[in-house]
Amino acid sequence: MPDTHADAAWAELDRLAREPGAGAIRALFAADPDRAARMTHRAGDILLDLSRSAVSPAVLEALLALAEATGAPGFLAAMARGEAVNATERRAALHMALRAPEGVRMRAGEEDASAAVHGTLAAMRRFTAQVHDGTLRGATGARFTDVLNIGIGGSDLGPAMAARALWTPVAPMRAHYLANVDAHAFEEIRARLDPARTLVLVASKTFTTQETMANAALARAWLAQALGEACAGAHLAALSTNLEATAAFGIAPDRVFGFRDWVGGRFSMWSAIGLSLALALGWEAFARLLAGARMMDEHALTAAPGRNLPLLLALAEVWHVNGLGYPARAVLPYDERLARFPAHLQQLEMESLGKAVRADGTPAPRATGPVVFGEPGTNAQHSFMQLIHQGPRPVPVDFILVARPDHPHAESHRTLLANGLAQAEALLHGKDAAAVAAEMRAAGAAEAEIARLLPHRVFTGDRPSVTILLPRLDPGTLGQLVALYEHKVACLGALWGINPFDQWGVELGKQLAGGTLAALEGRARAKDPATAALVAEIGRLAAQP
Ligand SMILES: O=P(O)(O)OC[C@H]1O[C@H](O)[C@H](O)[C@@H](O)[C@@H]1O
Repeated sequence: MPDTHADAAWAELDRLAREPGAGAIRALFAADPDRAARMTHRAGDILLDLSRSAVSPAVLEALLALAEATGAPGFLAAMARGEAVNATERRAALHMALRAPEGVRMRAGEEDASAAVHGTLAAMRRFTAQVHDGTLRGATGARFTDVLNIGIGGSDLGPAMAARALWTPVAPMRAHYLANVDAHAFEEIRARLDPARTLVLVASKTFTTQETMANAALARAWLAQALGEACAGAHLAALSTNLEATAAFGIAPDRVFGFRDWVGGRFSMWSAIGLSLALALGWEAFARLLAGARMMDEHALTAAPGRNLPLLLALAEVWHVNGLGYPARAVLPYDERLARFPAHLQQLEMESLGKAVRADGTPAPRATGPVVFGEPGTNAQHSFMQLIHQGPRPVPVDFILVARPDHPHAESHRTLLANGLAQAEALLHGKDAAAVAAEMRAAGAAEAEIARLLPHRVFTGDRPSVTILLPRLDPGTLGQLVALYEHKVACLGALWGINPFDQWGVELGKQLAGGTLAALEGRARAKDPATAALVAEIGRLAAQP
């Protein structure tokens, strides 16, 4: 359906993108000495500095017009009202209900979503307390010290990321995450675990995911072998929407923590899928995580567009992707505890926005989700940052900095932050030929040598980044940070007109895996000639002593 309002907004952005110097950033600082302050916004504990993005005041105005024309803020409101914003699957996307306090009632269509959420939270809380106080123990009478979450994708990445970010040695339990169907992962994890003290959570929204079911079977066999068949059940619990399948797997109903289909996998760490976090970190920490996300929900739903952090982050992405044609973005948390945050964002953003068809079924006329990748700083500086500084096209960066560490090594922390801040500066300012030549001359280089190396040592600059600053990393600030990106994704869905809540693209490989398994087992011949040849070679190599 043509939307002239949105078309006009896109046309204005296209016009601005054709203007000379559209991607220049240093010029924006030169034109406005207050740019850093003007482009810095706060919500809750989060500071978002967009000044080093390539968004100029004129571009911002056009982007805000686009937001209005595409109804991006209204889309968040429709989500909160429990409308079927996931149009292809005719479902709500009501992860906001998972962290809404009891007084705030939310509905998914006809269903009282809040009642379901708070019922599950109460059950999770009881279960967590019973495990921690020893009321619930393993089959031998030993207390549970370790929780093993078996799940993949959204049933793994969020909790694994948050456990890595928030776990400390004084936490009540240790958490382990098994995702890959590669049994090397299982073997590596079980070597660290005592089955008598391990609680296994089978985490799967559908409870049909091949990898998770395979790993759950391995874990149950491991428990049965160590403790006896009848005892394995005492060590198992399930986190799922599919109660029939959990029963068929043999998990007692009081060990099943449910959620609804209006919770998307990549938005599910706040649901029963987060039980490993409650167990490992304690209920208080889990509750603070939810409260942090709730704080960001309230901000996203109420802040004016020009001050709305998730919307502004989304708009900067639109400019970088659509205006300037930058096809990728890097995420660099300068905090080792956030090592799995880029992996979580990879699923959150690319599974949500990696689509070329709009929600109404028509082809998306513009680029949509960029490639998202990342690593913690400073490690990334010694890895892919070369390409980001001097590669053929800019790759915008999200720098995530944490002001106060939770260790006593102040000097290390200053070094860490100095590096993060310096990277953003280097990307912006670059280094021109005159500066390179002067530096080389000062170091005594001959003119011929300067001429030879000059092209290699010049940095163009004007490479965009945004900086997110947290006062410290704790459950509350992590909840805010994750929800910030969740809402950014939803805003981008609205801006691009695509459904950010489905993921049909992951189906084809799953379907074909059945056929390739038959080929590997010699029950059928692979249809694809390249697969058939590789299957034959795998058979030959596997048969070798
Ligand atoms: O939780 P599950 O149903 O096991 O699904 C696990 C994951 O696999 C699917 O293929 C989807 O790509 C993910 O969105 C999902 O989180």
